[in-house]
Amino acid sequence: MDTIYALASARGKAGVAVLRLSGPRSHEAVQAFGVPLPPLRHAALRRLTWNGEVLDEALVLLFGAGASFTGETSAELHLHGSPAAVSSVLRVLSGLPGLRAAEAGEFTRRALENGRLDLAQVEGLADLIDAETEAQRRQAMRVFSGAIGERAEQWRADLIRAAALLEATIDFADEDVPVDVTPEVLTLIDGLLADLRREVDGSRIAERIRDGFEVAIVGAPNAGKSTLLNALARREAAITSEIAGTTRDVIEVRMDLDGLPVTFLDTAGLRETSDLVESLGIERAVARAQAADLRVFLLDDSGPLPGVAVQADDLVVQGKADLRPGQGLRLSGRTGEGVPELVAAIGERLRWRSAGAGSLTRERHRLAIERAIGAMESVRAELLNGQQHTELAADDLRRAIRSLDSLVGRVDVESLLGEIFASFCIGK
Ligand SMILES: Nc1nc2c(c(=O)[nH]1)N(C=O)[C@@H](CNc1ccc(C(=O)N[C@@H](CCC(=O)O)C(=O)O)cc1)CN2
Ligand SMILES: Nc1nc2c(ncn2[C@@H]2O[C@H](COP(=O)(O)OP(=O)(O)OP(=O)(O)O)[C@@H](O)[C@H]2O)c(=O)[nH]1
Ligand SMILES: [K+]
Repeated sequence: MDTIYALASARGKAGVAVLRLSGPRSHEAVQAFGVPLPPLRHAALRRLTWNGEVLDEALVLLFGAGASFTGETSAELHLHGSPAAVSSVLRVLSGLPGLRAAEAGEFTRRALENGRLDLAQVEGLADLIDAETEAQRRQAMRVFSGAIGERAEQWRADLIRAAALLEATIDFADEDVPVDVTPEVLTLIDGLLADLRREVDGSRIAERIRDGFEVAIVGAPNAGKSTLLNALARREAAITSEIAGTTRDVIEVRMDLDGLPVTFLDTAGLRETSDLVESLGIERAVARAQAADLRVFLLDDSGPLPGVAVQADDLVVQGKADLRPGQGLRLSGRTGEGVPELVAAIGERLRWRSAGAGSLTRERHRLAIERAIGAMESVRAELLNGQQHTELAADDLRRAIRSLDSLVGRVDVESLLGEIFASFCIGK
């Protein structure tokens, strides 16, 4: 097994930089800097020296095999966060025998291979590192803590019990088995199907929390959409002008809206037009607005808007409130009046939806559950079709178990690893 090393903290100037090593030679690599090794798990200050020159004064921290993040013998060097100091130490490490630079996610991959994390926990860890808002952090932390594995373990136990009942029937098929296990198996399956369908519903919202909710600002040309976007973003994210048809492409601004990840979309003003580029922009605006999680219709004096239907929960607001009196939801992107109320209304709607989030956070999880549901529906049909289908049903039950097992990586998932680890940083 190679010993791997990488900068674990972000690149660039910083107060402190953490360099991480994992693998059998990580302690001797530290020793190569001419320092006595501190006892395991006790940080000690050491002068890292190479060819008689002090490279940096660092904190050294050693972990023993079986008691580290990766499960391997490992070490950390807490250097000054100087790009030059980091480079000088990395240069020495790269020349030591048995050492090589780590690939993206390789420390976590070793933790997975050593059974310290399951596959879903690895995904949770990736999401934790990517989390930008409180809702994302909370959700990622739940997955990282093993919530999916716990659920899967319960479902698995039910399926194993159902499979054992069916297999007992098959084994004793030649004898006269007095009990019909079908009702008990059906009860198990039906309870589980209800559970899994709930999970699928909850996963759609969890996926939204992971990726961010999209909120489209829709309205006629010159209604003030870009001005509103800039007020929300508190910066000049979009060009505004008195010329109708200014915005053509969809402009996206990611925000932390009260802990929820939201991407606001500023779209082309909706109108009939003979300008080719503008009409392409309007096509895009309509498609993105319709697919968004929520729409804010910004009204001005013009009539009904072509193209985008108002869906339940959407917000309809009167713009340019500084110019005209009125009631109801009104705002001015120019003065900022009414903008906090809009933000609150959006937050309320998205928070309400977020409450339905389940423990499954990725499409991969949802597809695994959907496969398990499909297999279990076959089991149901086969059992209701009579005893001669018991073997088929037992096969389908095993298929359902395998699908659930793929959630945590209990079955062979080598093919998934590349994709999952591709999103990791080097040093994680
Ligand atoms: N400096 C530093 N900070 C860090 C990490 C790290 O690797 N280094 N982490 C990296 O992600 C996270 C902490 N995760 C860790 C997970 C397990 C062990 C560990 O040594 N586990 C042993 C002993 C557990 C114990 O002391 O109770 C074990 O599980 O056997 C260390 C860090 C966040 N902060
Ligand atoms: N008085 C007032 N003027 C505004 C307000 N919002 C925007 N405007 C003005 O209205 C004009 C159009 O604003 P934009 O933000 O470019 O409008 P838009 O809806 O993005 O326009 P298109 O991209 O052309 O569809 C500009 O001259 C803005 O300064 C507002 O709240 N009050
Ligand atoms: K405009």
